[in-house]
Amino acid sequence: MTLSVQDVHTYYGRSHVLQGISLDVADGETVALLGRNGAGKTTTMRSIVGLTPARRGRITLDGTDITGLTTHRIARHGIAFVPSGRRAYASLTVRQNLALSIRRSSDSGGWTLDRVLETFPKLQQLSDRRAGHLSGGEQQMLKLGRALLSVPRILLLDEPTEGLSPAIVSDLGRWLGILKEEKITVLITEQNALFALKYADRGYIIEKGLVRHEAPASELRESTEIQRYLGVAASA
Ligand SMILES: Nc1ncnc2c1ncn2[C@@H]1O[C@H](COP(=O)(O)OP(=O)(O)OP(=O)(O)O)[C@@H](O)[C@H]1O
Repeated sequence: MTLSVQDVHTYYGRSHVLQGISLDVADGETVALLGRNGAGKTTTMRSIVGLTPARRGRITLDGTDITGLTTHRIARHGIAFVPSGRRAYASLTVRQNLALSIRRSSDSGGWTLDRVLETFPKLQQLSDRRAGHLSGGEQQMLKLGRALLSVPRILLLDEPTEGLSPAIVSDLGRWLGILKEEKITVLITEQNALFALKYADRGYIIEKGLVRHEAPASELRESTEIQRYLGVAASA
């Protein structure tokens, strides 16, 4: 599986936000998409999943052109988008939220409800709690569980640490470690660059809607220049 974004241009009205983004994510890789506020990270993800469709360029999954498809059809190709913020059905319980995401298909990809609850025991403990009563970190875990149940070929995680306390961020790190062990392909955007680079294999730095730099995560982790540019806090 390879997700390939080639020379994508995306607009909000007249505002030309993505000005020719190109990137690739290969099977089993974790790739970080980094950049300052407003660089276009979220818009890149929204373009991939068709929420803010690309006006020019091509997005392919294993060579199949998915540019211009509806968000629903793109999801059926196996791209799961986990947006930042709280997006669960607040009045439903955790278990009901998860049940809604179970893909009715013979190809479960191994991610059954039981397996998700085993992998994230906290979700099991919370299974009767209404989603609206969960903390920010618990909501993140629920969104991740739901995304896995949709049998993704690739997970797009948009700023998963946003608004979370340091303790919850370290929980989230453990979940990312699990995704990596499971060889799940991940594209992750983060303001917290060092957090993402801990788990990523490679990273792209984007600026004003263009890729400015691409390098192995180890190199980006070491580069004080990059860290200064991103305004990275020393502790992550
Ligand atoms: N709905 C919208 N309408 C108009 N402009 C928008 C909209 N959403 C984002 N933008 C603009 O597009 C640019 C890229 O935003 P985007 O959210 O993709 O950046 P980002 O890199 O994810 O930054 P952040 O980390 O701050 O979310 C910004 O200049 C932003 O102001």
